[in-house]
Amino acid sequence: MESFGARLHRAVAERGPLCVGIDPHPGLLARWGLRDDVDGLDRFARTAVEALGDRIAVVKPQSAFFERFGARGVEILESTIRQLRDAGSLVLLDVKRGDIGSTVSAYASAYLDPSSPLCVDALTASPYLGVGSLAPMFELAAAHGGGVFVLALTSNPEGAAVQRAVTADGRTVAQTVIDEISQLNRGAEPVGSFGLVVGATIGDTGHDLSGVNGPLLAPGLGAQGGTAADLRTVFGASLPSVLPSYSREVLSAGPDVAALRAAADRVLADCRAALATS
Ligand SMILES: O=c1ccn([C@@H]2O[C@H](COP(=O)(O)O)[C@@H](O)[C@H]2O)c(=O)[nH]1
Repeated sequence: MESFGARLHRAVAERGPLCVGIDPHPGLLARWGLRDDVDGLDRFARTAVEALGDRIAVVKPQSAFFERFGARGVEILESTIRQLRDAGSLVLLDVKRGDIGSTVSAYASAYLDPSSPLCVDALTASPYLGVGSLAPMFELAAAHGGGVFVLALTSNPEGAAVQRAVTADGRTVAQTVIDEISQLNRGAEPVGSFGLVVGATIGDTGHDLSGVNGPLLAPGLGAQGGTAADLRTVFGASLPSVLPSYSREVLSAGPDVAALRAAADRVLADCRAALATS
């Protein structure tokens, strides 16, 4: 079975280094001329799949915008995941799960067991109950060729107070997360299946990402103010591992499918240029 790291490596080689989020914000539904209800959500998601699913390496549905419609929203999320996988994109579900280990097992079954209707290629996870508590996710991911992206240095300004706090051994909280994920990826080829989330907005924080040997998801581009040019400052020598991620910047070009594709092509060209200078 091919690992998530290998599948991601191939997808990026074929389609380019880009993740596009499906974030059906109420404001975007209105901008697309859709109602803020399940039918509007369904139309939005289907259009995004049509525009992106056959050309973008990784598509990242934001679970919260589906969950807010309850069971019918989750049904649309399931269908969106299926459609994206059929179209050939890797699906990274942005759901930021984390809990005590025994409950993390259930989250792992929900998102990484191939028999689950919500099974995706990878999900985002929160390490604030301890990276070790996420072990059941790492184990199930490894067993089924899935991936996990763990929050390290998030793009929002509030994250720094927690993530850059210094622990007893002198490392920041974020550096301990980075180091634990680096251990999990040690020796993996062509790249490990366990990624980190590091925002494009954070500037040069002095964290050492050199041993991660896994993908670095970089949200915060576009709507949050980060630019492709900022990636060099944030990631330095780790630029080749970066997977830039945009949601509103691309989605605001919709609902026209050609316009969505053009917006994705534009940000991909920016990212290729920024990453090529490494
Ligand atoms: O540090 C983080 C982690 C996750 N996100 C998520 O990414 C998208 C960003 O959307 P934009 O429209 O491109 O701002 C959104 O789903 C966040 O929940 C993040 O922004 N920062």
